[in-house]
Amino acid sequence: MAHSPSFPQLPPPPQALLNGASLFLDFDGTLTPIADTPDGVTVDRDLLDLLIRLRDQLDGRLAIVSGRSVATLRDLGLSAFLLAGTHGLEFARPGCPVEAPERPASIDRAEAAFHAFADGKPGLLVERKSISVGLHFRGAPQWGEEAGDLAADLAARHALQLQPGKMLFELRPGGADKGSAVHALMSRGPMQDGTPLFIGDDVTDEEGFAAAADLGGNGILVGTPRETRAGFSLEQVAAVRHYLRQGVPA
Ligand SMILES: O=P(O)(O)OC[C@H]1O[C@H](O[C@H]2O[C@H](CO)[C@@H](O)[C@H](O)[C@H]2O)[C@H](O)[C@@H](O)[C@@H]1O
Repeated sequence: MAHSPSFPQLPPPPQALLNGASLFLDFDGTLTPIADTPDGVTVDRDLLDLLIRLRDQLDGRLAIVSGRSVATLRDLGLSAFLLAGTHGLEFARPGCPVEAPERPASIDRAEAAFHAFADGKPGLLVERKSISVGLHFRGAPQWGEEAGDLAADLAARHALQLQPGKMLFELRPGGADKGSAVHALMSRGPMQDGTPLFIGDDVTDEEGFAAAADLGGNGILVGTPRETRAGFSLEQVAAVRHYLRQGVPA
């Protein structure tokens, strides 16, 4: 894998970090490889078994913290886990209803503007989510700059939070991020009994790394080196799964 010359490769995480951890796991790009489209991703049996064994090993101290909505995470087969969706705006415990704000009308207006922009531009994809909306340009990277300008303009006009992602611009209500999700989950329930360890790949995971560090824990950046609050790194999804697998008895 090519590394940016400007940022040093962080060391791999020691296995001991998992002992006593409250484990916060990003989903896309961390537990599953990036796919061409949002619905090109699945949770395979191996991954599900691994997460269940880890959760049990950690006495329930495992949460998935994603930009996806809780509903989508559940549809993907992750209902058995503590979930924080839409970049920290939604929460759900297994078997319980989702705690989330109302979908604001401004998101519908932004979604309509995204559709108007994407219309007639093959490869652009509008992802409707519970309380947010994404404009994906992985299938048409030539539109990335204009998509970003549009998203920034809509964010300013409708007082929404612009969340850049991987070949993606999302708009969502403000007031939360993955860092606030870590703080919220560390203040109640099983997660409060461990040391936070946040594993993620995307820029939206930086707030999660920062919150974990502020609470005396650690972060593991997945992928290419960059400026980060994480203290350790793993190169790719396969390395994450290998690392996690070492943390549970076979
Ligand atoms: O916080 P995450 O769990 O990492 O979710 C971030 C976004 O992930 C998804 O988009 C990304 O993954 C897609 C599938 O691999 C890929 O096609 C896309 O280019 C990526 O940006 C998801 O669709 C978003 O809703 C999440 O916010």
